[in-house]
Amino acid sequence: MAGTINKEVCGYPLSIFFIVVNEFCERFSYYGMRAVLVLYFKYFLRWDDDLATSIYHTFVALCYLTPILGAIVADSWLGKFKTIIYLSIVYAIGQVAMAVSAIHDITDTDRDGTPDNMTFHVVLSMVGLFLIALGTGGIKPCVAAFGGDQFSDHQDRQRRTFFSVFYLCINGGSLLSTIITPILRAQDCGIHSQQKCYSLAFGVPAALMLVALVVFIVGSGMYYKAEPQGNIMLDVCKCIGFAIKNRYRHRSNQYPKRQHWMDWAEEKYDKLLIAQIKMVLKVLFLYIPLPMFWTLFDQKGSRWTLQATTMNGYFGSLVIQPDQMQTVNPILILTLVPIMDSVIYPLINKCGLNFTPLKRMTVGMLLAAIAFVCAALVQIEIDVSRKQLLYLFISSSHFYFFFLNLIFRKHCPPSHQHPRTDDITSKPQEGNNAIRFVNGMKTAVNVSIPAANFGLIEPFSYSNYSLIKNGKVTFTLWSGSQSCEYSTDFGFGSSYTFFIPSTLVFGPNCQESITAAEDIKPNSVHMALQIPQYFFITAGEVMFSVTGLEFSYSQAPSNMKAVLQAGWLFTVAIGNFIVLIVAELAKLPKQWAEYVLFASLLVAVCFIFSIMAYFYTYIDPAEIEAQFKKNVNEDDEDNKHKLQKTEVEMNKRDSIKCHDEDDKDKQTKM
Ligand SMILES: C[C@H](N)C(=O)N[C@@H](CCCCN)C(=O)O
Repeated sequence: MAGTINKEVCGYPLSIFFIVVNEFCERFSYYGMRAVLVLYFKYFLRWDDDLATSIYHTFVALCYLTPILGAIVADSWLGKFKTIIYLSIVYAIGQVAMAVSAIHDITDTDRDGTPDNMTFHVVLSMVGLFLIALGTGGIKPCVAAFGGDQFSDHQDRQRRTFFSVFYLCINGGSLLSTIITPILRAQDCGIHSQQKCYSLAFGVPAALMLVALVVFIVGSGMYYKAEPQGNIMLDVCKCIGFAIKNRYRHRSNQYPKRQHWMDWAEEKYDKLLIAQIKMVLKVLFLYIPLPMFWTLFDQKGSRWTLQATTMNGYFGSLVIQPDQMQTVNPILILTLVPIMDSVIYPLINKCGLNFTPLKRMTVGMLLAAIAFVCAALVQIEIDVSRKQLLYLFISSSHFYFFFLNLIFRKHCPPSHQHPRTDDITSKPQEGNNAIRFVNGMKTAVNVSIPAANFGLIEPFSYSNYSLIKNGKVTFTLWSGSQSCEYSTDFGFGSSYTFFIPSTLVFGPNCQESITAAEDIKPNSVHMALQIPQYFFITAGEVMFSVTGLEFSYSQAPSNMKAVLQAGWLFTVAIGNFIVLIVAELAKLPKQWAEYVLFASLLVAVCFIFSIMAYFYTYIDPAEIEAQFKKNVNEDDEDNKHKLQKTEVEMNKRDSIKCHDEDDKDKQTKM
């Protein structure tokens, strides 16, 4: 490091405190927004599962394509500090746009609770997501590297600790936000009518992004800011381009072959640069199968969250929202990383097994495939339970209509004797419960709860369905000046019809008098069944992602660490595009079959990767670079030596020439 750090605390530069807090807030912002995104698409913008999943993965892919852009801007133009500031502003604007796009009141002119101009909400949210992708991806390769820059060369240990704390902050931010934003989303809010509060769920991440920006700016005076050193990525591309062109120009057999195709750049480029590019290309070649891991990994936020909406989220007295299940990932990361590092890996070493980084990554891929087999099994369980529910529904509704007809024939005038046919036949969305009342009394009854009013129900009539959340609900029934209360508990995704009997006596409560028919049973498959799939995918992440990051860093030449980081992040982008392609091409009618397809693809890719890994030889870039520098120095020494020798010889020859000429002169004079 060229500059000096002004303030240090316990041997650490004070400036990294601001960087670590910035990362925590930024990851809170990113993961918080991402946690509720797929549900926002489905329930606010009213997209179907496939479109919601496709746009979600396009967005994630974009977030991992933009790091290349951020690295180029930082290295060749603005420097890391300014790049982080400018792109964080873009990022915060994007988050604010998302929050505004989720305010249904803006276009809800008829005040029925649903937006009337969906185009406005779609366009604004897409602009917001584009700005977020530009911001989060752009700053991604800069923040960690900027943190690393704050340490001096002799602070290797501190720098390593910084990276560990940095990773913990990523997962701490992710953990908190995936707990908090789903709670905010599940609230009802609105000016004219109450709706799920997506605006607050996006608004809090927007506020956290502003906090991240302010914290980063506050630390401004303390940072070491390295000047942009020219765009190494551009140099790499130019050198590769020249090698290819030169090879093509000399394609005829008359030219002798060279050891490596990159050696064709020797005419124009430094041998050290060529050697460094060879190292990078070797690792990039190994990256080719890696996107498949991310294809599976990033479906936690889409397919798995949608799967959770069809499950039962009661954990004792605690109710878990479907999007909150994603918190299992950071919780497991925070526990598994230390366990792996201090117990599992040392134990494997003790057993005499050489568990190399590439072997770890292979095992990580297999674990992700197992996670998807678990997801498929859970899906089969859900499908089977739904079939049983449908059967129960059909048989119970036969019985129920028979019963209704009996009541109506007995009490109703002929004009009222038509049971309604618009009964709910599929599970209500978002884990809500669809509730309606049948009034068997001869007088009209009004039924209400704080969140909904079923209105005045005429004698021998049905109310409309109202969607209500899980938990205990108390209904108040009114008839004239008399009232009574009826309470019951609801799970997730059920439908009930409540019968108000002709014999109802109003009093403090009418608990015993009202009967309930369960038209659609609540979700029966418990969300806890998703824990094994989360466990396997996270164990896979620790083995694959954490090891892969370290591998990319250790195998990269000193001046191309950022290039390989960008390459590593690029595999995430490709992985997310593969979700779109496979889901679009396969179009499997059953979700469990899609999970099995993804698991099989990963196993196949894992097999190819293990063969490639077998032939990979680990290198020490620093040693190779030192060797090159030594050779150059030796060449310089040789050249110097040769030059001196030539000079001496030339001087000798000159002096001989001079002597000869002197002799000649002497002879002529004589
Ligand atoms: C929260 C998650 N466990 C994590 O650590 N994420 C990292 C790496 C992401 C790699 C591609 N999805 C992060 O930097 O957010």
